[in-house]
Amino acid sequence: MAPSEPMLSMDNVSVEFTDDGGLLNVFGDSETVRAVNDVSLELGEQETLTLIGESGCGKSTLGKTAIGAQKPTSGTVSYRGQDIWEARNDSANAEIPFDEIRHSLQIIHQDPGSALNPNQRILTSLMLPLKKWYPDLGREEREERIHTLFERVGMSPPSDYLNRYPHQLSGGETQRAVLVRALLLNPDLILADEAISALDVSLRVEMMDLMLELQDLFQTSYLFISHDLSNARYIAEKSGGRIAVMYLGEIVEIGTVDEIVENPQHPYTKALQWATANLYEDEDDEEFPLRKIDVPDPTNLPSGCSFHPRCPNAREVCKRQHPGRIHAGGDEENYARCFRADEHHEYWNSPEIADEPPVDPQ
Ligand SMILES: Nc1ncnc2c1ncn2[C@@H]1O[C@H](COP(=O)(O)OP(=O)(O)OP(=O)(O)O)[C@@H](O)[C@H]1O
Repeated sequence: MAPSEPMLSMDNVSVEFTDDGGLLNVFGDSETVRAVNDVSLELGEQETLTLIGESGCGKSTLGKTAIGAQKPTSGTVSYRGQDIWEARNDSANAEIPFDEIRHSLQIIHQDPGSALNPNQRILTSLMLPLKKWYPDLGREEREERIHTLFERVGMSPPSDYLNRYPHQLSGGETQRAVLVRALLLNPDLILADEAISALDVSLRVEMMDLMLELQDLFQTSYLFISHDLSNARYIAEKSGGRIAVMYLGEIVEIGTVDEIVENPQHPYTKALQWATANLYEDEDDEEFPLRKIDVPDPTNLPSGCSFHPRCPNAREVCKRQHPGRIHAGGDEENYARCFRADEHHEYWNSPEIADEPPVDPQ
């Protein structure tokens, strides 16, 4: 790996799904969803990035593509400079074998139980991956590693938990066991896909704290996926990480907590903030921040800026021009895809969209 090579990089990645309607589609029509649209992203060592956005915007697809579980339709995903799909297709000639990449990029799901075999005791489920990836470790050493980590995540005495079956653990305990399972492999990146959403509110902060504490110990990067801006803020604030806002497959804004929560540039980020009760401080400002409530059909994306049909600030230019990455100041890596972030853009002289007045959500 070159010294400046990021741990993970995605370059102009798009992912499309084509639905041909199956056997009942007598007309042979097919529809294509562009779940991820031209995303470029880098993740460094021990970095934390939280992806937020409403349901269906492409968070999970982007996350799975980042860890090599979903093939991009176009663009490349590289781990330490090695194209993941080249390694997968031709492991013999890859500088980093695909097995090593797979082992370095782990996932924790919203439903942690799905990662554990319901018919196996927790200990067996945790021993198997260790045996596979670290065949030189003896049984005792493997057990010792698992016990140490169980103590570390507060599941003590470990044998009490390790001898149980998954259904005998609570949701929070299962999520910890799955976190231990991922960490045992010493991954460079953990994709946490809505990993705390199913937990009771009281346990969420505890789980986020635990994951961030263990980040220092294991020097792991995290890609958190959440639909909740207040969780994203908590994680980004504690870790000093960034937040990326997704809308219809694109990252429309990315930045630090100060940029995304305190001073959002994109009207969609502002709408997410408005919808998050404890983040919206201007109580006198009742104005609904969307022109339309409904999300456009992802198989037929709007022209220009894909947010323009819902955007309260949209002008004519937004219908025809697609906004690039506009750096609103701060870190070079951070940007908003909105003309309003560029004070010299022709947007400011463009007429407002007259035909579709903003709607009242009532
Ligand atoms: N395997 C698939 N086949 C067809 N379409 C898919 C597939 N996976 C995802 N999609 C579509 O891609 C788009 C993005 O889905 P994705 O699950 O990535 O979004 P998301 O933001 O993670 O949503 P959620 O928060 O509800 O999980 C959606 O329109 C979804 O229906």
